[in-house]
Amino acid sequence: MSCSLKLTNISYKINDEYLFENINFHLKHKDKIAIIGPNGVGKTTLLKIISGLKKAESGEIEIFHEKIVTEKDFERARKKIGFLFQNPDDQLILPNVKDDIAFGLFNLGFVKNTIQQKVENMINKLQINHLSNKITFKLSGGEKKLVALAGILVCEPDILLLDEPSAGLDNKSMERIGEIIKELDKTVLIVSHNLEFVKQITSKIYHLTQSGLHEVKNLK
Ligand SMILES: Nc1ncnc2c1ncn2[C@@H]1O[C@H](COP(=O)(O)OP(=O)(O)OP(=O)(O)O)[C@@H](O)[C@H]1O
Repeated sequence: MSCSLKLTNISYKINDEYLFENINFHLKHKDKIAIIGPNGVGKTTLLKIISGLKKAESGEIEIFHEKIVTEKDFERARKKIGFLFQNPDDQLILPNVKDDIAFGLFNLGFVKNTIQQKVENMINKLQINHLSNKITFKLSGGEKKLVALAGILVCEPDILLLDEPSAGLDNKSMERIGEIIKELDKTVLIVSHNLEFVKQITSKIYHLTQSGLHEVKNLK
């Protein structure tokens, strides 16, 4: 089986108490799944563990069939992962919107002309032309979310970890983003409180509890 991401018995503790225990799941190539659950249950923590920003208490992570153990392994794996943070203020770095969207491409070593072309294409795709010459830090919450998402998508990562991608978006933006994510030929893991939104996009939805991930069945 072609597997993009596999978690085996992942557990995480805060102050000697388990936040969650024995998380097991795998994402096949180009699978799109969602994780839902109440505030504070550990959804963001799980995404951070997958991307190496937090360390699990125990368990095993495999990305594209490679065991990810050391910081070096995570560094390599992170090049294949695009992580949209819950709070776009944690993601946006540069004061100009276009420069911010281009930042990841610069880091990946693309040449200037290619970067400009890719950034323009992404701005058109997300229909955020009206934001492209604005000051990043003065944007509204929803606008920041769109710009942060543009900066992730433009790098075309193999695995997308999207933490609350629809939060703060108006219906029109939410619909557009939903369609874009749905059309992506990538592996996508979405954390969300918006069940209606993820139902349109994902093939499976899991509920995170302290005792693990449980598939939500009979979604209509
Ligand atoms: N650095 C930290 N130190 C101590 N506790 C933390 C830290 N970061 C997160 N937590 C705690 O871990 C728990 C899980 O947080 P997390 O952000 O993963 O939850 P979540 O399921 O994503 O919640 P939400 O739906 O509200 O975004 C929370 O109780 C939070 O207070």
